[in-house]
Amino acid sequence: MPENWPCLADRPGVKICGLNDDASVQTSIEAGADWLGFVFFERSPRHLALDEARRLTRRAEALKGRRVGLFVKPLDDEIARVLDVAELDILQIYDIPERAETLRARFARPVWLSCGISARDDLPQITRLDGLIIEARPDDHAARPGGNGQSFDWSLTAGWSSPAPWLLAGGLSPENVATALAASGARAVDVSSGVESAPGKKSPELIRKFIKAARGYCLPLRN
Ligand SMILES: O=C(O)c1ccccc1N[C@@H]1O[C@H](COP(=O)(O)O)[C@@H](O)[C@H]1O
Repeated sequence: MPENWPCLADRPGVKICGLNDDASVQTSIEAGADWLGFVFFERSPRHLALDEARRLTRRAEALKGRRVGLFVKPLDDEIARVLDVAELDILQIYDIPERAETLRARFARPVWLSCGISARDDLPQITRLDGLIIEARPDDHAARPGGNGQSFDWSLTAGWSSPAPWLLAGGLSPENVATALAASGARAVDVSSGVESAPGKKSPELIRKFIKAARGYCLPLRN
């Protein structure tokens, strides 16, 4: 099993993304999240200022090795500024695949690439990636490339032989996560909007419900 993917053997992995307050960090840890996501994209309602990033990532020490920083087409300097203060173990990027390799070399951390899809042909086949996040291709007018609560036809990934470990994302919620795992063949999920009571406002109750619902799904044995 690759490093930072401790959970994929026998139960679904869960990443809670867009954490921006103490209660949601604490609840995610206590409820058993595998990865915690922190957003560094100014146009997101989950965007973290540097001082908050420092405090919250330290608070998440229990998940050392699995604290994920999310960046959209980041410049190297932008990531460097964040890493100067925040404790992040993995970088999640929205960018071209080649950037993943460059950033991994520069920052000595695994880099996960987010990919928006709307057809099976959009599924990436690039090797040498540390991880992939597969979600809906955003609408042309979307303000963000992700975090829009938008799902896609989960059957598009069924039977897919991914070149790297991957998480399913986009429009997941406590109500649909078990169905999504079954339909997509994913072994790990990533959620943001679906565990919020309003954009950017995480709900501890929904975080607990989401993790419980995902863990209630019994993964099929690996081939
Ligand atoms: O969460 C955000 O605000 C965000 C901003 C910019 C890019 C991605 C973002 N979130 C990621 O998008 C997917 C799907 O999220 P949702 O559950 O549909 O809201 C997930 O990987 C988030 O980490």
